[in-house]
Amino acid sequence: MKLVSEGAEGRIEATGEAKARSGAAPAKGLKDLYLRLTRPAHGLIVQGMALSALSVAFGFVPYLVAIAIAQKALAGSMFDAQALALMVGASVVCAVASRLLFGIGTGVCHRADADFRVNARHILLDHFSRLPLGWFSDRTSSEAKQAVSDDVLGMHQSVGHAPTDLVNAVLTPLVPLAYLFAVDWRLSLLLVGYLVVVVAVSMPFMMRDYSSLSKQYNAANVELSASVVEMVEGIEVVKAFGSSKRAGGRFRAAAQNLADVTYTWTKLSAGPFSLLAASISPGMMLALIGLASCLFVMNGWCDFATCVPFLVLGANIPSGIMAVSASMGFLRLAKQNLEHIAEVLAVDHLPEKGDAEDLPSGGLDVVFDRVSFAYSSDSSPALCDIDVRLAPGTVTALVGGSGSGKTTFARLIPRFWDPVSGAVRIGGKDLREASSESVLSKAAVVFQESMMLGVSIRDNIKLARPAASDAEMVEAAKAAQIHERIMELPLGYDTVIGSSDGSLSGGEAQRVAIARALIQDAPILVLDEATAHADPENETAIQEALGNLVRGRTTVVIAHRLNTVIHADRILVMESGRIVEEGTHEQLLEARGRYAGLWEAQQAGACFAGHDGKDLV
Ligand SMILES: Nc1ncnc2c1ncn2[C@@H]1O[C@H](COP(=O)(O)OP(=O)(O)OP(=O)(O)O)[C@@H](O)[C@H]1O
Repeated sequence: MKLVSEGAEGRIEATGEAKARSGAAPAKGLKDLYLRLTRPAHGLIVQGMALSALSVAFGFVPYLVAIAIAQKALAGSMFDAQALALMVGASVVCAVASRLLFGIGTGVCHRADADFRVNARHILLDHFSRLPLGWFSDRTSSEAKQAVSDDVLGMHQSVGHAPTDLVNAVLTPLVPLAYLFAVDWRLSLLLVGYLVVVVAVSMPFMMRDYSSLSKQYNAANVELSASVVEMVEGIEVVKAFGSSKRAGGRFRAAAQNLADVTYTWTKLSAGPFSLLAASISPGMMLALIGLASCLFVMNGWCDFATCVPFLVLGANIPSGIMAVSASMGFLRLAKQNLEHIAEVLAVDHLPEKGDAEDLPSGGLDVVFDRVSFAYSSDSSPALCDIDVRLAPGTVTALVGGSGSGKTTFARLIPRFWDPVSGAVRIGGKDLREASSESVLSKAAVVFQESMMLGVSIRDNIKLARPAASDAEMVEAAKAAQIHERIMELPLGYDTVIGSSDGSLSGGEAQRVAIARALIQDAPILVLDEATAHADPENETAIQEALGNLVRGRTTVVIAHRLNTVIHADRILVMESGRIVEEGTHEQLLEARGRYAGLWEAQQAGACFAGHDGKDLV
């Protein structure tokens, strides 16, 4: 059983609001995408930035007061007590206000971050809801999880902190510099010139090997994640085969490699970084400004009172450079998250016409009209020129060797993908012309892995038709041979799947999935090796449940064990993406072709294994 958790934001569904928010145009670039994802938060981000700017302005006041007092003292006088008290009081209030405003600005940006997350997740989930279902059936489903969860969280710095931090980092040196230029442009120019030279000299050293090191760092991170996933997902196999040391070895090597790369990077950048930090530290700045002031005063280029603002303000001016460089590191990581979101959003939707109609009601046939399909433009076709009609209410079994195309055939029916050529028609309508909602409501699928949401059994069964009554639900559960087992659970139908009381075996979950398909009451049914993993006890119950489910529906069954489908109305034998034989079990045995060969081989195997050969249909 696969448990799909369903948190408040975890349900994959497209709301009208999400559609409206996401907009139709694809993002042109990362900047556009960032603006689109943060759109509902723009107002708050601007407010946060304005508060940060105000914080800088307020934070500047105490310096102005200190400069005024120092200059007055140098001139041999002093403000009267009242004025002095007022100035000092204003300094204290402004210093406190500055910190408060910055804090409030950061808080506002965190609120913006919450809005951004909701919007980004709506956009992603809306996008997912329109992607081909086939996209989710392989490794890409973990990409979906990464985008919705990790990448959105990873962008926290870019929304929750960067706007206020960057405004602060830029204005903290700019405001005093503007003031200093007004005081004495020559000293100011010297100050700025020094900073430019220091940054220009140290930057190339700091950025040396940056791109190759960051590639190595990313690759080491990916390898570490892969080894963790391998160890966690394959833990049963790994332990059963006593190879936990080997699997642990890959993890240890990956962890060591990441540590080595991190150390190398730190070692290479530590020197230039420390040099830059020392060159622009407050102590160094004070010493250099003191020296320059002495030179200027001794040469008569200005008086000492003019130098006072430089001595008071100059030491802190470069602090913005360090703040910007720290912020940039976080922003680079956020950019990687944004790039991954962009990749996911770049996956094409299944086209759906604005005037797409619903499929007709009643018993429906399924027609493959010269259908060919390939998973990508450079892979060989998984289906070639399939031309077949499945009559309403009949059971068709797909058999054939591994990789012959059975799953691909079955999954084109609920439109997991569109054919490359030809058409799949249900009730005479090309699926590309039909609304995706009606296709999914008319074609129910029971997979070998039953997807269960982390909600009550009741909600799991009613998932396909939430309006179904409890009586209908119980009837479906009884037909699916699972009612009695559910009633044994302490909370019955209210038991939450995955909770301590709600753990179901694979076979039991399979029967809940069958009850769900019964509730859906779709005229078309796809059974994807539905008994593949059932134990003997469950298999009988599942077969009985499936017998109730297929009755009267146009059914396609993928079967590996031929003895489960001997009563199918028609058996299609597939090989290399083509239908190579078709007929009933008896007809195919008489024809003595591939099916007969497969049958004989399986019978010999079943006798050997003592298998009793139960019918699925
Ligand atoms: N998601 C995918 N991406 C790329 N190729 C795929 C994908 N799924 C299947 N294929 C390829 O398409 C071909 C048909 O595969 P398909 O799964 O339909 O066969 P199958 O008969 O169901 O096999 P099995 O019995 O082993 O499940 C194979 O060559 C397979 O490697």
